[in-house]
Amino acid sequence: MAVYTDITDQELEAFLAEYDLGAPLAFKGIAEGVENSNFLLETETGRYILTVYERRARPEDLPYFLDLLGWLADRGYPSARPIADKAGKNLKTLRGKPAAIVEFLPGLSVRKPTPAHCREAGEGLAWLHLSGEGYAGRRANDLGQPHWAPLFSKHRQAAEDLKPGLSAVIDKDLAELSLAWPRNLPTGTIHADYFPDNVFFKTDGKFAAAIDFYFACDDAYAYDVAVTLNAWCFEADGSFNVTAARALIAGYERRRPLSPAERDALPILARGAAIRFFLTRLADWNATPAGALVRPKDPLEYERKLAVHREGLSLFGSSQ
Ligand SMILES: Nc1ncnc2c1ncn2[C@@H]1O[C@H](COP(=O)(O)OP(=O)(O)O)[C@@H](O)[C@H]1O
Ligand SMILES: N[C@@H](CCOP(=O)(O)O)C(=O)O
Repeated sequence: MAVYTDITDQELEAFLAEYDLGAPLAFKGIAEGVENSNFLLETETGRYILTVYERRARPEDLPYFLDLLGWLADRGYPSARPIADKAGKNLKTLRGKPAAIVEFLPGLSVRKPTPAHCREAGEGLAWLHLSGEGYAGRRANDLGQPHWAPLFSKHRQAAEDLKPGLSAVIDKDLAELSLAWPRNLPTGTIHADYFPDNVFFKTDGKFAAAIDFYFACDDAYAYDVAVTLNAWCFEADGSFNVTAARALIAGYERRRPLSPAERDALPILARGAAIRFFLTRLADWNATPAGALVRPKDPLEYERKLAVHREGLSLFGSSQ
């Protein structure tokens, strides 16, 4: 579960006294998620999510994330608008840690996405990219391609412990990716963690909302598509579902057609995206003590995806 920080009733009441949200009616920790502590908060005025920022979120980045949520919501994108306190501040402190209240968004994520979900999710991603245009906040991708080799150098032994011989294979991946990495694709504000647990659907299966923008940054739009293909289009047996992938891309292109260069780059971007999540999972695997409340995500799931990408994805068939 992801509640690293407990909040007492007295602390909550004192915190809420700084807002115009009315008295609390219900407050409970949310088990899902791994990065931050999240609470479902119900007050006299409605439902909200209270987040206490932990772990990776750097305090200096939080205004970028919160302003982005507000920017997207102002443009009609279904993201959780931050709630300002009586003084107009949306970034606050609780238990000595940064904290914020955002709107509660209705909808449910899916554990096993179908191609129909992939289509909807793809369209939701393109909508996000278009809605982010003009956002003035800037944040370099601190988990982008230039950062992978330095990150891996700290966790080589963990890779060897997981699978003897793996560190040499990853070194080769990193070298090949560095040479082949596309550098001139259209860029903008991307989500960078658009996984099934961060996308909500309505009961009719239509896209409802996206949450968890705490890896958002400036990078290639097609890289965000590649992250999404990896997260949504692999089967439990490790095989890549090309039908789901084509549906995801078709959904994306309902709103934002990919250029030929973006399409051509998808296989190498997806290989890089697989390394990025392998590396952060590896780092977390190493850092999570046995018996911790949060179970780290399996790095080898992403190593298996990497192995698929080493063979090269054929996404569009021979006619395109
Ligand atoms: N705005 C929101 N509306 C409704 N539920 C939310 C919202 N934000 C977060 N949640 C719930 O909290 C869970 C964890 O949130 P998430 O941002 O993914 O956490 P973490 O950053 O720790 O991974 C989500 O799976 C979802 O159930
Ligand atoms: N999606 C990442 C981990 C980040 O978790 P989230 O719960 O914040 O989406 C992964 O799968 O490695």
